[in-house]
Amino acid sequence: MIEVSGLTKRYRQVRAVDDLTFSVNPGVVTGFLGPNGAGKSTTMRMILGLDKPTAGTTTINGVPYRKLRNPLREVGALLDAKATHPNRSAANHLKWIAKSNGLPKSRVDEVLGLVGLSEVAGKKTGGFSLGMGQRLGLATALLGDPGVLLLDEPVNGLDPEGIRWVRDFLKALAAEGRTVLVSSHMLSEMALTADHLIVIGRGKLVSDSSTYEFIKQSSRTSVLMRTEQYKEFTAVLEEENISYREDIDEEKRPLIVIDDQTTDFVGALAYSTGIMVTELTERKASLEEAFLQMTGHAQEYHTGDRPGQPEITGSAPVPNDQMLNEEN
Ligand SMILES: Nc1ncnc2c1ncn2[C@@H]1O[C@H](COP(=O)(O)OP(=O)(O)OP(=O)(O)O)[C@@H](O)[C@H]1O
Repeated sequence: MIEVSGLTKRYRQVRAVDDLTFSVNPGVVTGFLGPNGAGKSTTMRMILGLDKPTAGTTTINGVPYRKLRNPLREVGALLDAKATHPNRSAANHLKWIAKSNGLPKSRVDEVLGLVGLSEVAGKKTGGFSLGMGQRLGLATALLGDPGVLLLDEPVNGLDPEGIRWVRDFLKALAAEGRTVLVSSHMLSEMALTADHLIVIGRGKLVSDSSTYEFIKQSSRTSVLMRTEQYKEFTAVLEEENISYREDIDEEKRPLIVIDDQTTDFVGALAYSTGIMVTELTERKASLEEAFLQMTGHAQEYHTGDRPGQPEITGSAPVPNDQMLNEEN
């Protein structure tokens, strides 16, 4: 089990992590989700004792990382899969880590088998593809057969087959009763992998719930309506205190968009007020849209702020204020 309490990390003006409190339980895959720059890596580094918190505490099985007697036997981590010596073979890389941590050499072949790298065990890691590098990173994390795993974006850059392999692998590890915390900036990926989601934006907790609950709460349904009696119907909506937005369709015809209502309701309202409806459609926000809505206020970067980082756009209004633990 991982416990994080009041965790804060400040870098000069930036509050990279801001008063985070959450627990990660064994037996399920827990997704650690947030846009780029949200503070996921910094949080993981603090859990692993690699960065010192400005405030707050983190423990693994009740003990701060630095006080664990056999850290590799308790916690496995994948932070940067490229952190290998390019001229060293996969097996030698693992043997070196096993030896320096007092782990049995026999475990090297076991973990290479677990991640499907037995056949390339003697090959230099410098020639490994991204997917092979990620597998080796997982093998390294599993060397001490730990009960707790922390993996930072393990599917980043992988092809669909590699992503599926990592997903199934993580689920199997959790099913063995391990605590698995895996970070990602993509809700669509986490929705398929994680049972539970801890969502952060700008260092703050946005949501801590089951994946099912998060998706249910954040998915927004809108009704799109077209009518020749546009002015009359918007007057009805205003009279009934129902908020709406104006939009246009592909043919540039005016549309009325009503959030969080059903077509049944809008259709009945139009009928009861004598409005002729020419189109009535329900639109569900995609998972990614929903996620961006929830963390939209919390996004850190725009194009140009940090070279090489993809832009996260979409700062639509936050649907559920209670879920966004933010000041702005
Ligand atoms: N060593 C550092 N010095 C100064 N600022 C830092 C440092 N490390 C992280 N930050 C800042 O802390 C914030 C959180 O960064 P972090 O890397 O933890 O986010 P992340 O969610 O892991 O994002 P990504 O997916 O892009 O890695 C960012 O504003 C980042 O610029």
